[in-house]
Amino acid sequence: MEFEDWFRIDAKYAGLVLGAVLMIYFVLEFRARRWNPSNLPVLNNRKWFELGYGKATQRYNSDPLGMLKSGFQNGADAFYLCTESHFRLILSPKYADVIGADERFDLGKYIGEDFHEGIPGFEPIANIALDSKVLQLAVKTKLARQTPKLVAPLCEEAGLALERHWTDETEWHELKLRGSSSQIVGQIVSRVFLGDKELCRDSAWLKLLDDFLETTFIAAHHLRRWPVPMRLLASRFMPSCRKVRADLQRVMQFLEPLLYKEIDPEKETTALTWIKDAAKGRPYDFATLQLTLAMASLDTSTDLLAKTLCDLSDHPHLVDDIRKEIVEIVGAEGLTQASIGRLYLLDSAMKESQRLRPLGYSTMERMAKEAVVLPDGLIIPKGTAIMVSGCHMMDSSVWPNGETYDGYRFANLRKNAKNSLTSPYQLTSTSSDHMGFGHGKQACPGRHYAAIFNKIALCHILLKYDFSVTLPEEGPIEMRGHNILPNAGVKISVRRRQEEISL
Ligand code: HEM
Repeated sequence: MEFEDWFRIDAKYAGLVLGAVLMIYFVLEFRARRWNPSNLPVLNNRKWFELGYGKATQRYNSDPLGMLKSGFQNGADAFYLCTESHFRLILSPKYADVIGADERFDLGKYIGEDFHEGIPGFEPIANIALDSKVLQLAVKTKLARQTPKLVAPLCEEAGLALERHWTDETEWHELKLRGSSSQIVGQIVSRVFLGDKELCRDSAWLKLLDDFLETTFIAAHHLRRWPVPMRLLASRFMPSCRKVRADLQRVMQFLEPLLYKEIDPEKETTALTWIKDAAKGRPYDFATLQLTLAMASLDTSTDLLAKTLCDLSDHPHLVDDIRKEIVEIVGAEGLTQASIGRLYLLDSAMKESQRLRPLGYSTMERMAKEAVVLPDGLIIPKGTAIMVSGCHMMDSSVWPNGETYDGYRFANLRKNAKNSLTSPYQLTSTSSDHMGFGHGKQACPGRHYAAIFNKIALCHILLKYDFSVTLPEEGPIEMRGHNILPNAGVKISVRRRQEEISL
């Protein structure tokens, strides 16, 4: 072949190759513009030699806080980040109010996607994604109205749970803080939701409930490693997903009889009644909805209780002051919703623990149900999963000396507020500066109830026990993705003390 022929062939192939490269470029550019129309930075993308996103997920899981913080360096307010749940649009807290007020961003749809809606075994969590919002309605309207009536059963059950798990032993004895808090909370939560005194004290039920929640979170975490189209198939074989399905069946066996139990609505109230009322004739699956309630309440409340105790243990002077507050207020008025509402210092200590160690480094998870253009022009395409960063809650950018625990912080701020009952410094208030219960229209609807039952448990603990927490080498927390969990290795030593007033 002559030299010119080589050149001609090369030119022909070069043309083809160039055409193909241009086509690929335009296809990629089109796709990128579709999901990233505002041309935002993309962090922790997979590297060119990485197949899939496994390594990117590992990098995220090893330092979620560092990654979130690095995204906001150089003044960015929004960026895409590959997290353990693939790409999420991370927004700065400056967007918290606007996102919170806009129902085109839906929490249920986000949770549905993140917790594998449609895959057998995950029905209890996926219930949050139901279009009827039956669960949210039941909590917001029915449970909220019943709360004053629930104080007495909650108080009785908290006393019994502590007697059983922490005992009346006056010598110091050691327990695992997270495990033991979860048992206590599980018993209290079950008493009110199930309305069944026997079942809520049944060790087999409490263990199963705890196991089921843990297995669900672990299985969901494992399943996220698979591409979405393969998850249904993978879930059939993965041991953790099989365990979720098996545990769910056992849970159903416990719950089934409650469906047929006669109750007197004048005397008793249970989740079944609230769900029935909220459903207004629409079909619902009581047993899995009951579990959804337990899931929304149990880990979150265990988390708050354990983290509050951990911080209180380091501040004995604060413990003395809260005890005095309880003795003075509850001693005079008895334990009621109103007197609990006046325990400002206890409220403040809990809010401060939640500020420094909330459920996760990001919050306000939402799925865009349609394309939205925010007031500053940021375009959020339909189907985008977003999260608002909560890192600013824990540092001094918002709260003076914000890295340090100050249990008196919110009580002092509340004293200076015009109206202490509507002040943003209460545990249950949400704002873009403190999103421990999320923020906006879809902020946790169970937070008022959660605050009451956690305070009831803490009143019992503070009056009846001396306690001291021992931390493992790794410190008070452990991470699961971007979720901040109380470290399972934290120990608490307790001994019974003589309470000043009886509850
Ligand atoms: C200390 C305990 C609790 C904490 C820290 C907590 C925290 C949260 C957070 C951060 C959210 C997301 C809010 C947002 O993104 O704006 C949420 C949602 C939710 N929580 Fe809670 N929660 C707690 C207890 C409870 C309890 C006791 C219930 C039920 C009785 C409950 C029911 C729900 C429900 C149904 C949602 C979904 C709301 C929706 O889809 O609109 N939570 N919670």
